Amino acid sequence: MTSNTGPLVGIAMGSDSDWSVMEAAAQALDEFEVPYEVNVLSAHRMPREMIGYGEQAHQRGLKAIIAGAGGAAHLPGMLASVTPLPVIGVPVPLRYLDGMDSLLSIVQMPAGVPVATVSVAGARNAGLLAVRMIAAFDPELTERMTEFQAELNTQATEKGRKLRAKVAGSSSFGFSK
Ligand SMILES: Nc1c(C(=O)O)ncn1[C@@H]1O[C@H](COP(=O)(O)O)[C@@H](O)[C@H]1O
Repeated sequence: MTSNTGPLVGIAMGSDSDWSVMEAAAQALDEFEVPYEVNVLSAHRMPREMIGYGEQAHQRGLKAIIAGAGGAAHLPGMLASVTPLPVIGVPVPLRYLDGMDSLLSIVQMPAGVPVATVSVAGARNAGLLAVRMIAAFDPELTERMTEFQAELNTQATEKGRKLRAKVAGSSSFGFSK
C-alpha cells in the first residue's frame, strides 16, 4: 500500500496481559496490509521509556498510535501528551468494574490533549480508525476502505433478509411482517 516499509502504526499496551484484547487492532491492520509495531509501554511501570517512545514516534515514521490499557489507564493520555501524532485509546476491561475504570481514565482528557477513545475492548475499531487516518493520504487505501464498507453493507443486508425470512417468510423490506 506504501513505499514506506517501516511501521506506520504503533500499537502500545500497558502489559502483555492486554494482548488478548489488543490483537484485534493488529488483525484489522493486517487486513489492510498497514505495517505496525507492537510494544508494552507502561506509564506507571516504565515512565521514562514510555515518554521516550512517545517523543520519538513521529520521527520514526509512525502516523498514529493505538494505546490500550486497563484499570487506571493513563498510558493513552500520557502518550498523547508527548506526541504530535493522533492517539487512539482502547479501554481494556479487567476482572473488576467491567472496563468502566479504563474507559473513564482514557476518555475524559483535558482540552488540548485529545485521545480518540473507542468502546471498551473496541480494539478492532481502533485498528480500523487508524487505517482511515492513513487512508486520508492514500487513495489506494481509501478505495480499499470503501470496498470494506460496501461489504459490511452487503453482510448487513443479508442478515436482514435472513431474519425476515425466518420471522415471517416475508421478502418485504423494513419493519412490517
Ligand atoms: N493501565 C496500565 C498502565 C498505564 O496506564 O501506564 N500500565 C499498566 N496498566 C494496566 O495494568 C493492567 C494489569 O497489568 P498486569 O497484567 O501486568 O498486572 C493491564 O491492563 C495494563 O494495561
